[in-house]
Amino acid sequence: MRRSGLNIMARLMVLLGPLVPIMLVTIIFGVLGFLAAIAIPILGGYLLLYGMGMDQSLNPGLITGAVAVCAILRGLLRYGEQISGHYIAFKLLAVLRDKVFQTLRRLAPAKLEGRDKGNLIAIITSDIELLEVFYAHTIAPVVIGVITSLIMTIFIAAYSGTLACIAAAAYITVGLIIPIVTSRIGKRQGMEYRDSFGVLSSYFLDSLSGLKEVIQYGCGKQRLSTISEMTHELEGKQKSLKKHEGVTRALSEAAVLGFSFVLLLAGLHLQTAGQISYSGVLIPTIALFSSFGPVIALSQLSNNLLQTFASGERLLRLLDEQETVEEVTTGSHPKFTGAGWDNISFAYDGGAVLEGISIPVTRGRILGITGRSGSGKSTLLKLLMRFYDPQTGSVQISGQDIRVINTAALRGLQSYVTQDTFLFNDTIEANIRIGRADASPELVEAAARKASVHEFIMSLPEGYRTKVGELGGRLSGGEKQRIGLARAFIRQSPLMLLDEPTSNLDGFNEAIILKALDQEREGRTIVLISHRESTMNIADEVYHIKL
Ligand SMILES: Nc1ncnc2c1ncn2[C@@H]1O[C@H](COP(=O)(O)OP(=O)(O)OP(=O)(O)O)[C@@H](O)[C@H]1O
Repeated sequence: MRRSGLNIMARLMVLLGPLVPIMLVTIIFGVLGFLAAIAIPILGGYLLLYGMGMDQSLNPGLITGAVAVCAILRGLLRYGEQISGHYIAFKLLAVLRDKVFQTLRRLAPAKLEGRDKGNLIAIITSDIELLEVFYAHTIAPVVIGVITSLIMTIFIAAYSGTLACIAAAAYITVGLIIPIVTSRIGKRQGMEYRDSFGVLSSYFLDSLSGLKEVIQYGCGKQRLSTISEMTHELEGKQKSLKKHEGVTRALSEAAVLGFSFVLLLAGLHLQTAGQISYSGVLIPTIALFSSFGPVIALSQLSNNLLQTFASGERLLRLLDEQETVEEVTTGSHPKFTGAGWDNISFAYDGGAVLEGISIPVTRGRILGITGRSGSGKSTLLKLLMRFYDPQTGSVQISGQDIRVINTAALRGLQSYVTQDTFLFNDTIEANIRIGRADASPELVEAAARKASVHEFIMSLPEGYRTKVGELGGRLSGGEKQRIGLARAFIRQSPLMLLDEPTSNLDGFNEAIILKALDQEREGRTIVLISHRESTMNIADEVYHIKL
């Protein structure tokens, strides 16, 4: 569902919250600043009237002094407006980033398992950045534009009601009608541009992640040509946005000249009819012509707004996204007495994966799960960790549906090892300690020994203190996997979930790890997925999933 510009704006405004007083300061500075700027040519007009001998009641010295004061005030007020406006904007960007990260925490892990990481990165980086336009260059200018135009209309009305009506029509046309009409036409373009940008980021990120495959299979040229095609398309979209921007600008400038001319003609007509004096023509004409600044700012803002609204919409869509699984912050903290899948059926968006599966997990035993690739083995573990909830049936731990168990308590009961372990750019020791933050160095070493990785770590330049990043990606799949196992061993959680934990290991290391697992079975329950018969041999019972 596409939101309206007003709706997006209202939602983004709500986020302003406690910064409203500072926004008021920005608006006051802005209005006074514009009035000081407009006053300069008007005062010039009065000097002209005095010079031409048409109004000798004026005091030229006072007027010249007032011009100087207005000029200085203009600078100071503009500075104050900019500084307070940008303070709000950057403060809010920090708040928004925080909100996005909180949302990602809420939506993870299901959201991060998906394929649109490039899109997420675009939202976190450029979309949020673009909202600066809204907070620093939209809200205050709109209010400043309205107030300044009102004051100027009242000022002109002091000379003539008719001229004031023309001025009001001019402000409304330039500041409201033109921006609304042109932004309606260009809104789709703004959205399309941001979307294409997201698609290109995703594709680019994908190509970088798969660089080895790209080189190995020689598809660099094809990837590059797709990237240039996408860039080309993006350029086209940007061009049409720019064209739109040009037309908007031309329209508003034509309107400014047109209305000033109409006001002048109307003024002359009224003067000929004897309804106003010569100063009644001159001062309102100068006043109108020099007071379009704030409303012109509004018509130009609509061009940036197209992209800003598109960014705002993408951000709000993410913030509003419903999590696949809601975190349980209250809930029970059971002691582990066993687990199981009870007549569960589960489908991802793409279609059914598991149907009517019931498998008990008995405490203190090793349950092996086999099945063809894609039959849903890893999905079973993800259901047990509550990355997703099954559509029917229930996943249970200690006889309770895991939907009623406190999520943090649930995580505390489990450890999880996959085929590819992610290592953070930190020391090896810190990477193992992720399993248990308060573990002593002795415990870290004991876990590494169990995972058959201690000797390898000791061969590194700084042993356990070696930074993973400094190894420049030289860790093999098997070494990483063993560090992942050490993490799981150190956690000492009652339920270990192992998804192909030996897939990258040679027979020797596999044997050491299986022995360690066998010794771990005391007080521990293990769910083990493997295609390897040698690994499966340690399972007490094996469940085979049929497709
Ligand atoms: N996040 C996801 N969104 C949509 N479909 C998914 C997702 N993750 C997995 N699938 C699909 O669900 C099915 C089961 O996947 P799963 O990873 O559980 O299989 P598996 O038995 O562990 O396979 P393998 O032995 O190859 O690891 C597959 O068809 C897979 O494409």
